[in-house]
Amino acid sequence: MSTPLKIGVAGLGTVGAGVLALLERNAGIIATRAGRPITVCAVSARDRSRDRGLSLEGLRWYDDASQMATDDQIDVVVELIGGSAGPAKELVTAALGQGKAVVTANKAMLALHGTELARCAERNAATLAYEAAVAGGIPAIKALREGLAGNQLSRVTGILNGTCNYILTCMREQKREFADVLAEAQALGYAEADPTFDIDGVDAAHKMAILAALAFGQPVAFDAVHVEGIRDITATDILLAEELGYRIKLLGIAEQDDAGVTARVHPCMVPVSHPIAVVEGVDNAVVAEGDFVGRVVLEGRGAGAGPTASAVVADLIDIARGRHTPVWGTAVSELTPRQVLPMDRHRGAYYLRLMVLDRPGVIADVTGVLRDHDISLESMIQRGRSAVGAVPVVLTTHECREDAMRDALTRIGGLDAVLERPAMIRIESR
Ligand SMILES: NC(=O)c1ccc[n+]([C@@H]2O[C@H](COP(=O)([O-])OP(=O)(O)OC[C@H]3O[C@@H](n4cnc5c(N)ncnc54)[C@H](O)[C@@H]3O)[C@@H](O)[C@H]2O)c1
Ligand SMILES: N[C@@H](CCO)C(=O)O
Ligand code: NA
Repeated sequence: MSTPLKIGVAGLGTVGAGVLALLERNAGIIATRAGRPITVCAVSARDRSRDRGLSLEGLRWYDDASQMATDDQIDVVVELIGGSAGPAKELVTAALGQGKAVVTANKAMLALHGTELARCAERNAATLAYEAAVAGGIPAIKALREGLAGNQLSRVTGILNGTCNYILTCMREQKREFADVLAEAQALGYAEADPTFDIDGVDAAHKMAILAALAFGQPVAFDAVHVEGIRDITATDILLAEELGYRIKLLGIAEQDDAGVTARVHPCMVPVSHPIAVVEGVDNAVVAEGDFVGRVVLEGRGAGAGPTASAVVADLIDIARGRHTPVWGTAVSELTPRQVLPMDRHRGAYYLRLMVLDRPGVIADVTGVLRDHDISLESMIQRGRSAVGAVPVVLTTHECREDAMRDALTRIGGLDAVLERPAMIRIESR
């Protein structure tokens, strides 16, 4: 039997426990595919005595995870602690510094320090693998970095946060409240330690920064991603979207053209006929567009113990086989910073929902503001009458510029007859 690949696992929460369970259950096929067994030798977590339903017998325990980096018996450190800095980054930096391969699921760390960590990996001729960091079990990193490597990619789109997709799906299908569904997503192990990262779009933006770096050969630039989450999405908008033939999804979108690149994460109305509209529950999707391949659509489970462990183990098998690809697909010195186009220059169609007083002239005032900003209407729906005289009015527009739309919304929100801050959701039909 060949020499086993010996690993240390730091973090035994949802993902860490999933990795140990997968390695045990599928040990036979993994050894065959890896050409040698993959053996867990050491572990680290915050609480040694916690019952995780796993036997840790025979494994070395580290109270201080960073000490794994100097353990001669460990070939690969698997970092599943989380957090963009602190113990996770200390461990990864120390392990790479020792020339050890690292596998991580930590998108926050990669989005904020990915270029620095890649440099560290290169300097020490070490592998840094992170398939689990983006879109859970979907092999999105492998697809962009290896499978589509011959293409010039113009666009990568995705549903990149399982928690948000789960929440939006349950709100639509079961007419449930946001808060209830969030608690359920947390109980299922989908949410981040701080779930505001999920619902405010930050987690999806971390993943978008990673995908944009891989797709466009640029250094990871989290600060360049425009981020909005799903907090303001109401059951009314979800219902109205359905009537208009759309589903509301939190999308990540990165595009490049001659002028530069854009990367953004925000709720979108997507036509129900689009493949991404029917990606529901905890599923994620990644859609890449290349000059020779055309459009490639990948779909699968984006969070949870099983799918994430599947991605971690795929990276371990690559390492066991000696397959090595530069962290960002090219050497760090080949990454080229690109001009980032501001969101103000975005062009698209918009859905607007206004609560207005039901009296003559209101619609004329609203459409007058849109006319002044050169924004033309696609459709308008006014819904019933309420006892208090307020009615929802829904407008969809043709393509216009984001800065014009924002100015128009400020003016519309200031009209006497408009009772609440207008709701605005971008329509993505591509
Ligand atoms: N849960 C998912 O679906 C999912 C999917 C993809 C990626 N991720 C990422 O995987 C990582 C882990 O996520 P999780 O959901 O398993 O989190 P978790 O909170 O369930 O587990 C974290 C583990 O790290 C341990 N830990 C905390 N501080 C430590 C320290 N200083 N030293 C050693 N261990 C320490 C905790 O004891 C716990 O066992 C995060 O980076 C997360 O973003 C999670
Ligand atoms: N919290 C993340 C985990 C997977 O990265 C999600 O919900 O998608
Ligand atoms: Na993945």
